Amino acid sequence: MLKFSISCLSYLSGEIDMKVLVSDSLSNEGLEILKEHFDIDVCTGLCEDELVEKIKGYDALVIRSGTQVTQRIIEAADNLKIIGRAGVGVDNVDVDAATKKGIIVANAPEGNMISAAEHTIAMMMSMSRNIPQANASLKAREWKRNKFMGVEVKGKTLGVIGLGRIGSEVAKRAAGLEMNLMGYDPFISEKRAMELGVKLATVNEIAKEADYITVHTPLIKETRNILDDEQFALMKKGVRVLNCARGGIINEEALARALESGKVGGAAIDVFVEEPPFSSPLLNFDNVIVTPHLGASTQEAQVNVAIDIAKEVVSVLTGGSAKNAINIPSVKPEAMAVLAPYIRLSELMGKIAGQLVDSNYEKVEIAYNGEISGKDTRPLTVSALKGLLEMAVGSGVNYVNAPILAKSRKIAVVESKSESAEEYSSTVSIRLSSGESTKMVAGTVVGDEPKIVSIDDDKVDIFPAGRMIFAKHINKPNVIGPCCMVLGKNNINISGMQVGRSEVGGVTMMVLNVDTDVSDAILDEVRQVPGILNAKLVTL
Ligand SMILES: NC(=O)c1ccc[n+]([C@@H]2O[C@H](COP(=O)([O-])OP(=O)(O)OC[C@H]3O[C@@H](n4cnc5c(N)ncnc54)[C@H](O)[C@@H]3O)[C@@H](O)[C@H]2O)c1
Ligand SMILES: O=C(O)[C@H](O)COP(=O)(O)O
Repeated sequence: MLKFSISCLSYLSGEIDMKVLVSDSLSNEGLEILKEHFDIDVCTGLCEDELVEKIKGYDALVIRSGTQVTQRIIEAADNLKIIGRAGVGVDNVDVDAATKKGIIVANAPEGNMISAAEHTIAMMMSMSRNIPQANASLKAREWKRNKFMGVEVKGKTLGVIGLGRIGSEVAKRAAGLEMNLMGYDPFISEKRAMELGVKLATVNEIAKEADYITVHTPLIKETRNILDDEQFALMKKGVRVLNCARGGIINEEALARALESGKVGGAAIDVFVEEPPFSSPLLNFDNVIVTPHLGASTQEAQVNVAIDIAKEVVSVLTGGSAKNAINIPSVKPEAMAVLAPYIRLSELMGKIAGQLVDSNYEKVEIAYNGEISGKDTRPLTVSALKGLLEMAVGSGVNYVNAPILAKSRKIAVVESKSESAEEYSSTVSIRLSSGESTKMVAGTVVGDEPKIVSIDDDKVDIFPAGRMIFAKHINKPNVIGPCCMVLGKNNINISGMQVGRSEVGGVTMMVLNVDTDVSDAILDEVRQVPGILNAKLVTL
């Protein structure tokens, strides 16, 4: 692997005692934002071993596509909270390893999409008119006008694989060049395709019909080698292909074979399986034009992504949320006002359920009823799991790794939604179960405050906070008094009390807010009071 020269600069102007490592070049506009808050080290060209050493102690790592953030680097990070990618692709980050460690991976997906789309169009036009080759020839003092005969793009068919942010912008621009458009993207609707003037088709149909094919997907299992020998065999002779997305989406060896055979008439490639691609077979063909991963290399794009990612890092390190996290459900600011109290409620309910449950549980059912069921409840589910698992695993659980921890503990998580609600406009309930045994906690939001409204079958009315004793008891005289006496005698102040509703002689729940910790021995004394069926301390 090529080793770049290392360059390091430090800025110690941070007002918050946190450190950010920037390991690829980042525009000054982004650095300025980071410098206002944190100590910054900009250190580019580090190899894996050097980063494994360097990463210790940093709260954030900011990268572009140059840094490979491997499992080893993530494991060596002892304080890292966020990996911020100033750009789109995160295929250079071991996202699974980061998720397991509870590290947010966030990108800046919008700032460079126009530049990447414009680069694709520039590459298509350059390839069609042999501009790079003609430029090199004339500078070599040759005048060969016939050698560089080109083709028009007007009326030709462009196949766009991946119609997300960049693919759509490419399609819009190609429509302006009066090209016919075909596209494949399993996640876009017929309506959206129609808006873009794109005829939806399969990859193989595109291979058969298109004169130009451009790929704009992420590099994932499903898209690796999406254009391979099979697709090249179907293509028209002379087809031109482009990759300004990620190396590996088009199989480079298969493309080289198709160029060799004459099936492919030209290729325009900005990204490679290995970068720099000095041993790529593609560099040997005159009809392949290449750029060194320049899609996002414009002044505008670099300023945009640097500012976006710097703001994201500031938000996360100062206790806010990540707008573009890859490994945690993100909430749009406008939705946050409604969701925030429910996120708090879900986490508190998870903590309460996790402390009230008697045995290990195999299943967590989270039900959303009423108005809240119409919202994006993913952050609520994650919060409930975080609260729940903190009780079992400790403080290593966070919003990023809670779902993965539940999965690794073989806990099934089932969500359900219903628009119908009874007493409250919205309720959230968490039911933990293992075989026949279950524990259920339900809550709502009143004003902006989380409130617990039932525990199992008992209706309660609790604003959860601090330390609370949940005592199931028989509703009869001489139970509550002696219970309070036990706490008083042990110098434990009761700051609040709430007793559930039931007929005399029935079983109900009493919740006592207490100001200090309650030892197991004191709780045992409470449990000895005749009429008390069980008592548990919940600490929030
Ligand atoms: N060359 C550069 O410098 C440069 C700059 C920016 C982005 N990129 C790359 O461009 C690519 C696209 O970026 P974007 O911002 O448009 O991403 P995006 O997420 O907005 O769009 C990707 C699209 O691919 C689609 N997709 C997913 N799986 C697919 C499949 N199996 N088949 C077909 N389509 C599939 C998605 O539905 C989505 O619409 C990424 O690989 C990104 O890293 C490169
Ligand atoms: O995915 C991206 O955003 C592009 O590939 C840009 O990569 P770069 O930040 O290294 O230019």
